[in-house]
Amino acid sequence: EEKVYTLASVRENLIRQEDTIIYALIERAKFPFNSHTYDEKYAQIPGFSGSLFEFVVKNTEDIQAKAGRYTNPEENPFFPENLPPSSVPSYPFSQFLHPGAASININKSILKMYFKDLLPSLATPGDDGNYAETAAADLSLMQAISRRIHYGKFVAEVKFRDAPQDYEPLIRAKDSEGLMKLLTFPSVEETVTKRVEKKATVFGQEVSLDSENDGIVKTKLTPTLASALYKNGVIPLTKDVQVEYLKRRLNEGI
Ligand SMILES: C=C(O[C@@H]1C=C(C(=O)O)C=C[C@H]1O)C(=O)O
Repeated sequence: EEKVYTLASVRENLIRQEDTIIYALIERAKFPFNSHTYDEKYAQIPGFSGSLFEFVVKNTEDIQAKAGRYTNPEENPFFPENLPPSSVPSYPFSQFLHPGAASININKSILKMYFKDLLPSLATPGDDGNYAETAAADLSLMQAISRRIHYGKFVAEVKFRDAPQDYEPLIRAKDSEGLMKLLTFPSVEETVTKRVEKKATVFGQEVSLDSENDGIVKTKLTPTLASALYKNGVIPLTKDVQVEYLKRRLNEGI
């Protein structure tokens, strides 16, 4: 069935994606930092040069590519180089986006943000040997963040269709700053950030049937960590995707 995209529906979708990101944050926070996961010298995997993390990510993306994951315009691989084509029947995903959308993949910036800003504050120091699970938890979290950020393509298309007369002159003038200003809604961003912090508090609570523990709230995730991720990482990168998308919006073909 043909999906209908409106500003309200894409915002609903982003709200549901918050849940996925917060659960994935909680799952990664379950493990300590586990630095061997990221250490090329530690791994020594026969026939593979790279860390255990890269091994898990590249091989998982390989199998998910064969299973059709990247035929969905909402999905973008972290290592698109040398991925195999889908081996499964194709699904008629909606052709809502301009074809230029396919050339936008900012996962390299997301990887940088993940290792520089997020992981050091999310994972407690330590090593419990669960490197394969740690890498899998990293990938689930990175994929959830990436999907949310690249969803900016859909947000931008909706905004463009709602007001082409406002966007077209800025696109023609290649005015990135003007586009950024036009697509920005500070009050929405503030609501998103606050809701994310609240969700992190609620989803991260220890649940106990022991009435003695009532009122003592232990949390699995520092709520401000989730809101800071949104404020400093997720929201700015979603807006970068929107600007990149709009800059291509009037191109013929791709
Ligand atoms: C995604 C949107 O565009 C911008 C980015 C936002 C975000 O990433 O949460 C929120 C508001 C806007 O400034 C939107 O308008 O909903």
